[in-house]
Amino acid sequence: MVANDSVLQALQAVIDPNTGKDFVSTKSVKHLEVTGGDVSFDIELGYPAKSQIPALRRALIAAAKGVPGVENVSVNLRTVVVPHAVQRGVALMPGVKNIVAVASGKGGVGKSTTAVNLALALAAEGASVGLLDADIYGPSQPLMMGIDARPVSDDGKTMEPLENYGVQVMSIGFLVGQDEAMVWRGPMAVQALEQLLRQTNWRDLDYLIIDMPPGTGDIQLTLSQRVPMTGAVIVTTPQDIALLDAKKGIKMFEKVAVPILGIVENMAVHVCSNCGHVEHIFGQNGGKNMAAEYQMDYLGGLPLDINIRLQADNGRPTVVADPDGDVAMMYKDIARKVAVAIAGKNRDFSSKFPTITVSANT
Ligand SMILES: Nc1ncnc2c1ncn2[C@@H]1O[C@H](COP(=O)(O)OP(=O)(O)OP(=O)(O)O)[C@@H](O)[C@H]1O
Repeated sequence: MVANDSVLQALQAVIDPNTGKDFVSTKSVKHLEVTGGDVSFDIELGYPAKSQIPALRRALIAAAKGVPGVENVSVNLRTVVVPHAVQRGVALMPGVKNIVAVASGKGGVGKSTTAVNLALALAAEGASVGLLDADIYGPSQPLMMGIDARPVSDDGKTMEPLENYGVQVMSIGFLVGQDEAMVWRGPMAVQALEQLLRQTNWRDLDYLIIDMPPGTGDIQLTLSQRVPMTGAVIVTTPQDIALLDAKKGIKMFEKVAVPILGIVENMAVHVCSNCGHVEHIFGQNGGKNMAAEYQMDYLGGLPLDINIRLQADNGRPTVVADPDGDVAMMYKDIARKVAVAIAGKNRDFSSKFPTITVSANT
């Protein structure tokens, strides 16, 4: 007779490489059933991990089979992404569980390229993902996502997102000419971006990635206050670190109590396309040091690589153009860290509380 406890004890030896903890102590083991020599259980992950599931399943089965008396093991691993807490006083949006802002202290650091590859990497791992291009100064997502169309509205009030590579997309660039959006002043830009966000019929998203306008001005600050954000990812380049721009971005999110999920260092090293020689043009470890200084996670560094630009410009960003290549793996690794960081945050319980209505007793 095999005891449930013996199985659980054996499973504790399997460490989730993403969280560094075992599945039993994170309460990810569900529905454990032991009947004679047959063991079955589910593992519920809080983040998408399609590519890792076969290896995890093998490790869990091997661990359970190590218990004397166990003959057959059936494991079902699945991902359940839940909504997590956002800024106090800001309500979640229907159909969107977690919003992640991708921001930068200044323009041109590769924020949009990082945002699109992160969105595609999360989708590749099995999540339901949306991408909102809020970059009024250079909406590049239509080009990078290979979408040349206008959104349709069935009811005259809301718009359907466009879709490619399994990601739902809305961009300011679908609706207005670039020179038109560029000249918008603060309040007008915020209103337009909020409408773009809230009047899109996002369909059941685990994650909505927002490609923020670059910089830390009024528009960015107001959006970070009003949009229900689970967290922010800051994209920097080594020069950006030197100029303190990235630090301004960090301060902005701190001011509005949006947690920073980590820092991505872009164009950190140059890889020679002829000889493969790796060169740290702007010095080594800038991003890592900054992350340590601010007690934040360093999510990863991307090289300055001509293919990243060419693939994005051709409407097939690296994660779809070369999904098993080194660079795609770097984006996937960063995306996984982002999702795991989100899974570790407090859940949103706002919908669980009853609404209290105060009425006058006359
Ligand atoms: N790691 C990289 N290697 C090579 N080129 C890159 C890399 N990251 C981004 N680029 C290229 O650099 C340019 C700027 O990138 P991107 O548009 O993503 O920056 P951004 O920070 O979003 O800029 P903006 O502030 O204008 O929106 C683009 O042409 C892009 O293809």
